[in-house]
Amino acid sequence: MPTRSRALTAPHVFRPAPDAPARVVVLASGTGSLLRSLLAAAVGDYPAQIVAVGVDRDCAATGHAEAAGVPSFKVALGAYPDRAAWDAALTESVAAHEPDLVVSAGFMKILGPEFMARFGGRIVNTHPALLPSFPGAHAVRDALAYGVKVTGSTVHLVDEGVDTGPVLAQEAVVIEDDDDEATLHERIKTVERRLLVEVLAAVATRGVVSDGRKAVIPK
Ligand SMILES: Nc1nc2c(c(=O)[nH]1)N[C@@H](CN(C=O)c1ccc(C(=O)N[C@@H](CCC(=O)O)C(=O)O)cc1)CN2
Ligand SMILES: NCC(=O)N[C@@H]1O[C@H](COP(=O)([O-])[O-])[C@@H](O)[C@H]1O
Repeated sequence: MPTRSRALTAPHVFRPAPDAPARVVVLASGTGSLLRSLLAAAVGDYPAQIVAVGVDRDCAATGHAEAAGVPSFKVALGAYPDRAAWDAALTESVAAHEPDLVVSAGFMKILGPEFMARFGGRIVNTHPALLPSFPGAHAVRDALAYGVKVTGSTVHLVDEGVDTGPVLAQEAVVIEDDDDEATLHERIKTVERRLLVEVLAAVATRGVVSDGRKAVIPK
């Protein structure tokens, strides 16, 4: 009887420091409303501190960082000879802020192998669909086009694939008959702005253990 093979990759374990808020770099590419929610939450005794914001293009997210007094940096793909050079530059720009965790909040670039080698197991992403349904850069449009009646929000750890990392939390959002991409996406974002703040606080407080398809935030 063949034995079930277990994932060959060793488990990733992130254990937060007990006596200080987790240092977090947030990556964004657009409006930055999820970033704004994180910046608003990360005050007082919230267990994470946003130490920097990184973007891949000129976008409103940079203005939210500035308004909150948080440093920001831009690493644009077009400024580098190839994707590997961009990956290396983004990795160094993020590493310069010595993060415990990285949060992708509407960051519209696939993180490359050098970034994953440096931060794998401690990168959290929010996706506007119930993965594994509708991965990729156009999840809301794709869900509407397919005609599903329910979609939602997924918060997951990032791995080398596209939206294939282990799931940390999900919440459903019903699609209304008169929804278009903008109205549906805004309703999903309303869920994301709360869920991402909650999951980040949980990971920053209790850590996370991921092994293949499974990720667990210890009780
Ligand atoms: N290694 C990974 N990196 C990232 C992931 C991931 O799961 N693994 N998630 C994304 C966020 N995301 C979905 O949640 C996502 C963003 C962008 C794309 C994509 O196809 N991007 C294209 C370019 C699109 C553009 O520039 O407008 C690309 O990178 O070539 C897919 C999924 C964050 N990073
Ligand atoms: N596949 C990645 C993706 O679609 N990410 C999505 O970009 C939006 C950013 O909103 P914001 O710019 O208002 O924060 C969010 O809905 C996030 O899930």
